Amino acid sequence: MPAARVLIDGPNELVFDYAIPEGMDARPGCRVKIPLRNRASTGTILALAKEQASEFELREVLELIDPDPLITPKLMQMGHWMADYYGAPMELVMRALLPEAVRQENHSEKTRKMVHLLETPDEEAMTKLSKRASRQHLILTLLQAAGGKMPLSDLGAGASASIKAVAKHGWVEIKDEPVRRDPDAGEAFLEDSPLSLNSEQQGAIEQVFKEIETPDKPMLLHGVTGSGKTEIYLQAAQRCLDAGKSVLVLLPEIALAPQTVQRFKSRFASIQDQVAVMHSNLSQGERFDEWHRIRNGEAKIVIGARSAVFAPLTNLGIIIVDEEHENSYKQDTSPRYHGRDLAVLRAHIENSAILLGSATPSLESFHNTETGKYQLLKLEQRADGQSMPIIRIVDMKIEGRKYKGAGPAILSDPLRANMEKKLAEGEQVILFLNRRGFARSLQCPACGLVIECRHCSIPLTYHKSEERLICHICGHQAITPRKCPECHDPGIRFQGYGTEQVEGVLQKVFPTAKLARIDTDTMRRKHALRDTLKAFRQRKIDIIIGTQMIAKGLHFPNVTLVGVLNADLGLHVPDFRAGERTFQLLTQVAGRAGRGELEGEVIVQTYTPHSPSIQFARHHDFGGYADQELEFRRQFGYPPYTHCAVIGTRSTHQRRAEFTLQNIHQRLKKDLPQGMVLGEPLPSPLVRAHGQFRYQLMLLGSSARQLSRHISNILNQTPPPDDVTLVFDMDAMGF
Ligand SMILES: Nc1ncnc2c1ncn2[C@@H]1O[C@H](COP(=O)(O)OP(=O)(O)OP(=O)(O)O)[C@@H](O)[C@H]1O
Ligand SMILES: [Zn+2]
Ligand SMILES: [Zn+2]
Repeated sequence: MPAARVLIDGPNELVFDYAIPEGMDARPGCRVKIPLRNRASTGTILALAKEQASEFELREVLELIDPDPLITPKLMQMGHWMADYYGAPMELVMRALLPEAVRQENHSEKTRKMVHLLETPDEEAMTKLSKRASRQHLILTLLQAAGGKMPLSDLGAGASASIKAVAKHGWVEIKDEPVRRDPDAGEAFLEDSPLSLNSEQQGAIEQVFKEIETPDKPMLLHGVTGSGKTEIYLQAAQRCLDAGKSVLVLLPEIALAPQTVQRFKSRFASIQDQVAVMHSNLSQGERFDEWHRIRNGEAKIVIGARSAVFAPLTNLGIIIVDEEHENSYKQDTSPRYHGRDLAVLRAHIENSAILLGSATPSLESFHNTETGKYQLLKLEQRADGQSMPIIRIVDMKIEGRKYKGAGPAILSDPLRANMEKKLAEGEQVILFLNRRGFARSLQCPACGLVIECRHCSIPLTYHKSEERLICHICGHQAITPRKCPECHDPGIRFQGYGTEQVEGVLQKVFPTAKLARIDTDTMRRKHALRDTLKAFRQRKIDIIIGTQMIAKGLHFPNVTLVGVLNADLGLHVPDFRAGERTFQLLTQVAGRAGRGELEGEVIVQTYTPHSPSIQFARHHDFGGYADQELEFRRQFGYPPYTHCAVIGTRSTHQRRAEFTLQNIHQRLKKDLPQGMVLGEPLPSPLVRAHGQFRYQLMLLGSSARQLSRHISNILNQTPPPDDVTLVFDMDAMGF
């Protein structure tokens, strides 16, 4: 008898095998009733086994809940590909394909009682009713006016006896009806209409239309910041809807892209019911409703973060991946998929067009345009003729000398002077610093001790408002010591500054300016980001100081100055993509300036003014940057010329993590296929996190398939000890 592996509903996510009774058409993705201990429970079939492992008898599936799998066959096909490519168990893949909110019965449809008018008594009866039973008369009149049905609750709490009476006459009937839990209920979106495109945009959209008609090759839209890529997305989406096709839009972190979501909602305000937005703030009930609205074809445009790549749309016309270079498209738990790469695969499976867009394309995608795998669409001008901002570099080594030993100020003289000027002219300023908190670390000048987290190998960050030291990896908190815990020197002091300290400095330097700080500490409240950005738009705020939360996608015409306080953060990390990331971040942040009538300026503070990522960003030269970086990658055999996989071990026992990885290394080495390069097993750059020691090794290979199969084979033959966790990250984006 065939068997089914079932993921049981409930908080524990148990997985058990059950026998499939004769004649039951059970398939993966179907939900089933099964016996669990001595009662019936529900679950989802993850996979089928042809032969039952017959050592002991399996209990049988009781009933098939869905005659057809909830997962479309095309998504199932993508699931099998993922399991193979990312070396992930099918069980985990199925969990990604079918969100928990959909699998678990208890979030099922929300309903409400509706009163339906079946027939209206004739005029004579109505007159009688109005005299004898005015309430009944009123109910019938209200129902008539409302077009024949109304929610029971709207008829008032006191009406129940009268409703019963009119129901008894057969005039009305009460029925349960599903209601949609609308995450945006109460929000109004003003409809806006398509812009007439400039000639560059026109050229791009024609190609996009062609692809929607007959999909051929993935498109990479490389458009400088402010070039109007979003308008292309909107008109492409419109074209699909007109052709009766559906649209999938992926954004990197949807909570951080309120403006982009807003623009889609405004453009499609007249068909609001057909737009579904999937983001992490949805309740399980809202998720359930949105998923079913997509599955049954009501929602035709889906906007969401990486997991929306599994949205069960059918008849896809186009998949749009905005900011395709963003790392947050990579899932950091198994299956460790890349949302953009799956989008390309899905478009292929569904025979739909695919459009990747960015002002700073990933070298992977850009390289694909050079080899002819993708086609390149370019927007080189800002949309309404604004010029690109002027970028000035301030060498903080030279600035520092002015202050003789006191260390350079957080705001260099040129930045401060420029801010004064802009504020005096009533313009707005954005300052960017990718580190939150007050001070990066606390160090003893006498013995050199840096206070570290006791669970992670990083310094604790000082947060002034909480008067605490906080770990940015695990959240561990500690009291701020007054003297060195090691040598008791009282001179222990703060090093490095974060956004909280900058805010304090700004208050002193610009006492009359209105400030807002945007980082994960200040933006905890739901809608905090949206509200702050709205206040900024209304010019109730003069200066924003923020982390990467403000780096992309924001459009504020009155911002004429962007300051990057420390461009070197992130440049000196052990990752071959460090330079690429710095280039992207600088270009994106700089792109927030001068997006209106007024010209924009950018001031970049750095200790390494000559590093290529800073110089090319300064000249808005993506092509130049890509050429030299690709040359470096080619010489060293790094992606995009190869695929890069990382294998990691994690354990609370340092030696066991290390030993397990050495063992795997030996086996990988033994019959290493041609063309693969195996790195040494080493401590991870972050050697300890959450109390776990971490070791890793890197493998490079020109064939992705071969690479992931070789690794999966070895890992399957080498199960780790119980206290060691294995991590296999195919196409790893971080180390
Ligand atoms: N054809 C057009 N005519 C006039 N204005 C336009 C046109 N296309 C776009 N715009 C406007 O130009 C501004 C910038 O466009 P948009 O935000 O779409 O650029 P983007 O390429 O997405 O930028 P970024 O990569 O920085 O997010 C917006 O205010 C948009 O409304
Ligand atoms: Zn000390
Ligand atoms: Zn920690």
